[in-house]
Amino acid sequence: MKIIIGIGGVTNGGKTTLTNRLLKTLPNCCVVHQDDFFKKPNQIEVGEDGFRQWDVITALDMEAMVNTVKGWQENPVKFARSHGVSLSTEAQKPGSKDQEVHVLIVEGFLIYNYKPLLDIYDKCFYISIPYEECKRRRSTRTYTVPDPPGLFDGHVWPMYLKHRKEMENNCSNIEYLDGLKSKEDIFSSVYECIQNSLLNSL
Ligand SMILES: Nc1ncnc2c1ncn2[C@@H]1O[C@H](COP(=O)(O)OP(=O)(O)O)[C@@H](O)[C@H]1O
Ligand SMILES: NC(=O)c1ccc[n+]([C@@H]2O[C@H](COP(=O)(O)O)[C@@H](O)[C@H]2O)c1
Repeated sequence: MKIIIGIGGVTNGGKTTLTNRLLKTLPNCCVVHQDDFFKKPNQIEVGEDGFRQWDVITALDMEAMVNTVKGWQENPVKFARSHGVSLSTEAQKPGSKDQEVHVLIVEGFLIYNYKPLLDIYDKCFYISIPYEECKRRRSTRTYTVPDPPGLFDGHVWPMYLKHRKEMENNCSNIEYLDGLKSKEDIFSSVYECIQNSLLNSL
């Protein structure tokens, strides 16, 4: 059995933190990080506001991301091996792929804003934090291209609000998580929810 879990959310909401914890806990679990599909800086459009437009879907090679997900769907064992993910003893046996549980986590800030990805998720989560906390956490983070002054208020947060509205209009089955809760609490509630889904689909 294969299940795909979406971990979406605002920048610095705690998506990677939660994902890494799930990866350590769930069986035969692989991940696709949307951040790995950012285009090169010179391919990122500069807006009328003077900022490079990082927080829009066209800043990402979404076709490549979808193809990566398809690669996992076609052969999760091969995918796990080629990404250095260790498999359970059972999952390594030839012909075991129908009985074993294989999990893929798709993590990123715009994973519910790209139509071809919308139907792939078995379970959708979304982490939010308020403006002040988001701005604070973001100010401590250094991306491959560091934020120029004013990027958060001028581009990042307005784009977040726009995409969030778009997502709320397009997706009805998302579990919203409060990113101000402790890392442990967030992990426990998501883990419990996934366990229930797995039990229901066995
Ligand atoms: N529940 C939490 N409470 C407090 N800080 C958190 C929590 N989850 C993540 N963080 C911190 O917030 C920052 C961004 O977390 P990260 O998981 O990288 O976010 P994202 O992947 O959503 O951008 C990191 O410094 C991380 O330690
Ligand atoms: N990974 C990169 O190459 C890169 C470069 C510039 C900005 N970013 C930022 O990454 C953010 C999304 O990633 P997080 O959700 O992990 O914060 C966006 O808000 C974007 O502004 C990423």
